[in-house]
Amino acid sequence: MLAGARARIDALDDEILDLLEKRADIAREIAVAKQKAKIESFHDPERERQVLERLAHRGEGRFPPDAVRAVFREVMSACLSVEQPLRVAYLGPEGTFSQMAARHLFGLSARYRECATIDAVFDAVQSRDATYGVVPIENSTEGAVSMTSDALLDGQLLIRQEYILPVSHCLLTRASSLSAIDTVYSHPQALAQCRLWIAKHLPRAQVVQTTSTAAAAREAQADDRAAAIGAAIASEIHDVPILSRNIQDRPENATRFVVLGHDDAKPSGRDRTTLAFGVTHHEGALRRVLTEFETAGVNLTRIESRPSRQKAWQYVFLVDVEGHRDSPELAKALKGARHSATFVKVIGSYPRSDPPAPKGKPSPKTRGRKGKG
Ligand SMILES: O=C(O)C(=O)C[C@]1(C(=O)O)C=C[C@@H](O)C=C1
Repeated sequence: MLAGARARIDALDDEILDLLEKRADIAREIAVAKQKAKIESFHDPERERQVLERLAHRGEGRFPPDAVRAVFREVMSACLSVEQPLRVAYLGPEGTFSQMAARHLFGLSARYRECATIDAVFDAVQSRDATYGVVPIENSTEGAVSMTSDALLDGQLLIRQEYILPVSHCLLTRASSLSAIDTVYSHPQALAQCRLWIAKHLPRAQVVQTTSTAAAAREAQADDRAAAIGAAIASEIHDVPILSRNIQDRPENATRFVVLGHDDAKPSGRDRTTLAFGVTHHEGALRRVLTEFETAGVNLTRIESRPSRQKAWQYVFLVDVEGHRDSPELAKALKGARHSATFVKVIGSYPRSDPPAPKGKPSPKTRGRKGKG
C-alpha cells in the first residue's frame, strides 16, 4: 500500500518535473520575444499576479490555495531566472521585514543584495548594480518612511510595484520571563509600533534603537537580559527564542513596500500613481493643485508633506492617486497641475496591491471559489 502510493507519487513527480522543464523552455522563447520587442524589464508583476490568482482560484482546495501561490511563486521566479537573472537590493540585514517583502515579490531564484541603508538601496539600483530595489514607504501605524520619501523626491528612480506586508512583531529573548529583561532593542519604527505594549509589559526596561530589527536580534542573542522586537523569522536566523508574539499595538499593522527601477509599469486597469509637486507660498496654492485632480475625477489615496530642503519652511507634497499616468483622466489632471504647481514630478505608475485581509476573513478576491476556468 505504502510502496504503491510512493511509486505513484514518484511517477507524478517525474511528470511535474518534465512539465516544469517544458515551461522553462517557453520562458526562454518569451525572453527572445521580449528582446525583439525591445522590452527592457522581463519581470512582469501584473502578469505574475494574474497567473497566481487564476491558479489559486482554479484549484479544488485539496492542495491549499496558499500553497498553490507559494509553489507557482517559485516556478515563475525560476522561469524568470532563465530569461534574465535578476539582482534585487533590499534593506538588510537578513531577517528584516524588507527581506520578507523582497522574497515574496521575487522568490528564491532571484539574487539578493542586502544594503545597510535605504539610500544604499537607491544607489544600488541607480548604478545598475541591482536590477530592482525593495524599500518600505509607509506603515499603517507609524505613517511615512521619510528616508524613502526624500530619496524618491531627490532621485530619478521610479516605483514599478507595491506590496503590503502584514507586520506582526515578536519579543525575541533568551530570558525566561519579562521580569528578567533590562533592555529592549529594535528599529525606531518597530519600537513605535509596539509603544503601548512596551509601556505595559516592560515599563522598567531601557529602550535602545538599532539600525534594523535583525541587528536588534543579534543584541538579544549576545545578552540574556536583553530582548529584541522583530520578525518571527529573525528568531530562526539569529537563534533567539520567541517569548511573546503579536505584540504590535494595532493588530492590523502592515507596511507598504515599493519596488524601484528605471522604468515603471504598463497600465493594468487597477493602478496607482505616486507623484510629487511644489506650490508657491500663496493663499489657496495647494487647493488649486488638488482641485485639478478633483475636477479630472482622480481619487487621492495619500498626501504627505516634506520640507523642500532648498529653503526653510517651504514644502513639497508627495501624493498617491488612483489610476495610471497614461489614463486620460490622470493625464488631464497632470497637465492642469503643471500649470498650478511650481513643479510636478511623476514617481511611477504601478498595479495597486490589496491590503491583506484580516485574519480569518478571506480577501474579496479569494472569497467564494469559482469553478475551473
Ligand atoms: O509571461 C511572461 O512575460 C514571462 O516572462 C513568464 C513568467 C512566468 O514564468 O509565467 C515569468 C516572469 C514574468 O515576470 C512573468 C511571467
